[in-house]
Amino acid sequence: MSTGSTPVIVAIDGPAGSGKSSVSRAVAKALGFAYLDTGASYRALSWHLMVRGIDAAQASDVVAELPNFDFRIGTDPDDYYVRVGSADVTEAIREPRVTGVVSLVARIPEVRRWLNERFRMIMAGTPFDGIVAEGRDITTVVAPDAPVRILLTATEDARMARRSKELTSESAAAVGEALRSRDKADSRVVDFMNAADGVTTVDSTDLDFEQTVSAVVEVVQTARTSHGG
Ligand SMILES: Nc1ncnc2c1ncn2[C@@H]1O[C@H](COP(=O)(O)OP(=O)(O)O)[C@@H](O)[C@H]1O
Ligand SMILES: Nc1ccn([C@@H]2O[C@H](COP(=O)(O)OP(=O)(O)O)[C@@H](O)[C@H]2O)c(=O)n1
Repeated sequence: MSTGSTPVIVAIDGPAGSGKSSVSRAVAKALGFAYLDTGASYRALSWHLMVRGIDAAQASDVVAELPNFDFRIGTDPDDYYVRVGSADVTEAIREPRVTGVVSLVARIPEVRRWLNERFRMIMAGTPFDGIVAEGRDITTVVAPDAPVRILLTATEDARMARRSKELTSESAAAVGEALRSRDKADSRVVDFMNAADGVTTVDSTDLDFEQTVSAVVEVVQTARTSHGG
């Protein structure tokens, strides 16, 4: 837990299936840091809009609904949850019907600004010594001044194979196609395929899960040593 100084921010971006969520959570555990899954917030908003019967393609309707969107996200890596109002949506937000509309919600600039403000508040207020925040624009927009910024990548084949291994009601082909089209839509909004200046790339294509976690922890430790942190 915190020593009272400013929390260390570890910013991680990358495409779908690169390992951001699972690796970031394990890295947070290893470092004794908090973990912020920003994608879960975009997913929770998409879920909320579905329940309210609001069309995610109608940007002005989505923006008008933001004041009614009451979400909470667990940032303790040992106690992860996502809630909207009193509903626990941790599992529901992973359903294909939510995944299918999340890019529509994420392309709305007011939504991004509204969520980014909350992400920054969560990061600044964490009771942990640091926080690993992952998404698509953490290294470039949400926390461009973070002392550690990482782009986690893997080839499209590796990412599709990993996602296909997860238990899902969809076929491997459908999972692959959904992932490809979501990355295409998302990359029109922010560039998460190329490392911005000062961002370290970790390519996990030929690394197993544990090796990827170690590689990211090493980047964090090297950066903290060189920053005197
Ligand atoms: N280096 C790796 N090698 C093999 N599988 C991995 C690796 N990194 C992550 N995974 C697995 O790949 C899947 C996708 O990872 P996830 O963390 O959900 O990615 P993202 O958050 O980037 O979409 C998960 O099942 C995860 O356990
Ligand atoms: N910082 C972020 C995080 C997610 N997102 C959006 O939220 C969606 C879900 O993100 P996610 O991280 O849960 O997706 P996965 O890669 O884990 O499948 C993405 O497809 C983007 O549309 C975003 O626009 N910016």
